[in-house]
Amino acid sequence: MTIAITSQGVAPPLLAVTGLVKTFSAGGRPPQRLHAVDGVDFTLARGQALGLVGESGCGKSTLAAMLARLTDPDRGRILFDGVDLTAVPARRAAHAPWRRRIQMVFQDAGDSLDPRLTAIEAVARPLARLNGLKGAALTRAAAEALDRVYLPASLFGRLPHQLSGGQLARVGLARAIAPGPELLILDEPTSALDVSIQAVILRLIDDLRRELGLACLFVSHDLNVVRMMCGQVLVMYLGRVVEQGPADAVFDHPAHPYTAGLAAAIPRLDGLRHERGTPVARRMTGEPMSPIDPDPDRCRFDPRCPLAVDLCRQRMPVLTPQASAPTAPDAPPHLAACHLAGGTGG
Ligand SMILES: Nc1ncnc2c1ncn2[C@@H]1O[C@H](COP(=O)(O)OP(=O)(O)OP(=O)(O)O)[C@@H](O)[C@H]1O
Repeated sequence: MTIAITSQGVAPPLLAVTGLVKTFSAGGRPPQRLHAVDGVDFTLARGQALGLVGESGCGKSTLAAMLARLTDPDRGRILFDGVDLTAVPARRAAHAPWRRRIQMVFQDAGDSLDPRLTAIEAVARPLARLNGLKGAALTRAAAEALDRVYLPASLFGRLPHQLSGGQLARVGLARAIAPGPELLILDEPTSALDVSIQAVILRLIDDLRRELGLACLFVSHDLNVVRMMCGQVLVMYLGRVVEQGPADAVFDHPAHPYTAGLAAAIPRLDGLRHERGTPVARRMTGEPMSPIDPDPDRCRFDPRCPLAVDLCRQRMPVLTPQASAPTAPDAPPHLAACHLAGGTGG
């Protein structure tokens, strides 16, 4: 387990995930399994933001859903502030003592809010259940949360269909922060919004994170958004973490050819493309491996990798420390799972 070293000394991480696995039935005879998340380990310190990136289908939402305890892993452990969350099955997690401390923000607030509840009722409902508030204290706490996300009081009594996308996103955020969480899991929180509103909501999320000292797990397709919002990043490919570490190190000095391809595709303000990743990205054209019962001894990226050698078909690479550019002393290590990446050997 990676321990975060802070200026106060060695602090245990808020979240420590080890060996998380989730498979789904893929039918067939003999029965086959789709490996959505396949042995994921990482830690997240209090107040830090971790971005989870990768192409569609790589397992980001499944991982987020396990962390939010909406679904059970097949194997692995999720330690939150030293408590094993997997000890309580997902179907009973709504009543677990830690429920208030981990909240989720969904992709489309309009879909995730009850159409029959007004904005203030939507915020008050979980507050009553999780924090035991009632009457005037409940109304006051819900109104405070809506104030915090700058929803005008004149809109508190509106139903979801009477609110704009941006206003709905604010209600979704208020609902998540109202119970006083320490960990916020955000699954593509702005991808359903217009670009102009996206920037405003992202800034609001970042301000809330800093003011409330929240740890955030931020799932996004958009690498620019992750780079802006998160100090650390986890890159997933077909259920496995292929690279992780400080966002600047991972995006500026990608060690895995898959990350290099993703980073090359990030549009830059100066109109140039990342020199480093471009050749690999151009050649990342093969068919992806199937997630159904993949070969456990073969690198998952091998069929699309322009650099692959025989070893990639014989042994699954594991995450290894990389000699990237120097980062802050308390930054997490930069790791990549590639036989060809220039690890430090440490
Ligand atoms: N309930 C389910 N039953 C069967 N397969 C599933 C289920 N949920 C997810 N999967 C499969 O698991 C894999 C990972 O899906 P997941 O939604 O976690 O990926 P993702 O990276 O979040 O994708 P996206 O960015 O498109 O949301 C995919 O192959 C998906 O089809």
